[in-house]
Amino acid sequence: MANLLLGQTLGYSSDPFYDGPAAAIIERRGAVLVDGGRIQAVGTADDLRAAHPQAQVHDYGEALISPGFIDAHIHYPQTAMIASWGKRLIDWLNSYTFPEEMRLEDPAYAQAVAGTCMDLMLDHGTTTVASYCTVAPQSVTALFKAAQARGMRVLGGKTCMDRNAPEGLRDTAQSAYDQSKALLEQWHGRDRISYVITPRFAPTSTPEQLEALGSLWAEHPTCLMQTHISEQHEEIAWVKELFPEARDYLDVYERFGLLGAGGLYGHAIYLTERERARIRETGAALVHCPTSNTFIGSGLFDMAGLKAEGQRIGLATDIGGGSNFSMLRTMAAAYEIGQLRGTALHPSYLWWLATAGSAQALGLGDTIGRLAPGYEADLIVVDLASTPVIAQRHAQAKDFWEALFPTIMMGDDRAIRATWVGGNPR
Ligand SMILES: Nc1nc2[nH]cnc2c(=O)[nH]1
Ligand SMILES: [Zn+2]
Repeated sequence: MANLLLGQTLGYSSDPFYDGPAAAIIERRGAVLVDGGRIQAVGTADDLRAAHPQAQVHDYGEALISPGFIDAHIHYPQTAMIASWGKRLIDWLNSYTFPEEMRLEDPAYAQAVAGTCMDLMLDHGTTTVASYCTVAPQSVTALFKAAQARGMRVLGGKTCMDRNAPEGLRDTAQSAYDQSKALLEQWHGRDRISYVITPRFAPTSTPEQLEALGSLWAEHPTCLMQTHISEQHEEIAWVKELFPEARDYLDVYERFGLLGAGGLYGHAIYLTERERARIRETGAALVHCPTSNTFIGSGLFDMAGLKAEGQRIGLATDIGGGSNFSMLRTMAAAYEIGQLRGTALHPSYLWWLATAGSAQALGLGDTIGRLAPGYEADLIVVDLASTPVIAQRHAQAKDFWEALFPTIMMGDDRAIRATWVGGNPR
């Protein structure tokens, strides 16, 4: 049966960074018709009610109906060690991250963490994630099963590491290739699942492993490839030591066939001009992880400059380096980093990044992240007056963006009134 969701609707016709805030389509009394897991129609409440009198009506009043948030970079295995104190990247990985990731060797624990993480994501209005798993193949199975049980679109892959990680968290060039390939063949394209080839980052892979994964990607070009780049100065110096022949960090990936349009490069704070030009030329995507970048002390991503030169950019929490599951908190952090770099990012840019922008970065720009007929019906209903402080600020708003911005700056899971996943209410 068709469902008709009524409320205020926010969608986009194009990228507001390029076409201005007017790229947003706002309907004060809007409607979204959902049937068969997809959006069938978007319009005004009056029009769609008249055209579809049989549909079951869900009237959300003044609340905002939006595509669900899309988190383009998380580490679901780090759910239980979020908010670990006092370290920078390399020490943080060794002290907190690797010991916790080791625990997911146990399939029952992996299944429990994956379930907890996916439930937390949905609580926060995030309907799709691109996640790293651990080196253990069973951690990938756990993620895909957890997403499948909840009807979620998900992307993920086995994290490959064959050096500079503890015994028990290392594979080899050959086993990384073999296990990734087996998982990919089993899961890629099944239900709403996409496999992502996942070398963790240059320091934890030998040249042989990077080469093996580059070959695997060439053999399976419909898969994305995700990794990290240029997050902290110490990390960049270490990459230079480990790969002295490479021109720069990006060149390490390029040499081994790990640069291309389906590449997702997390953090990307300290890119050189050459790297930026090469990423732009190849059509690869960058993923901004603002709460992680402040929490681990990494630095200030150049959103305005990178968008101005035409880069494709998604937004992400980077759980558990990131300090919150909420894409609202993540938008707020992106805004604050923009301010520290001298550019106030318009609320329309921030919302776009968390929905259509992340979808585009994940190569899913024609599937999820937009309110348009044919798109998968992953929707959220957002209360724009979810706490007393937000409500009193919202009451003063003179236009739509002023009404939305307090929720971006101060909202969290309390603002998520309803979540629809694949056309079904949660
Ligand atoms: N933030 C973050 N950066 C990384 N670089 C390599 N691995 C990681 C990780 O797990 N988190
Ligand atoms: Zn990460």
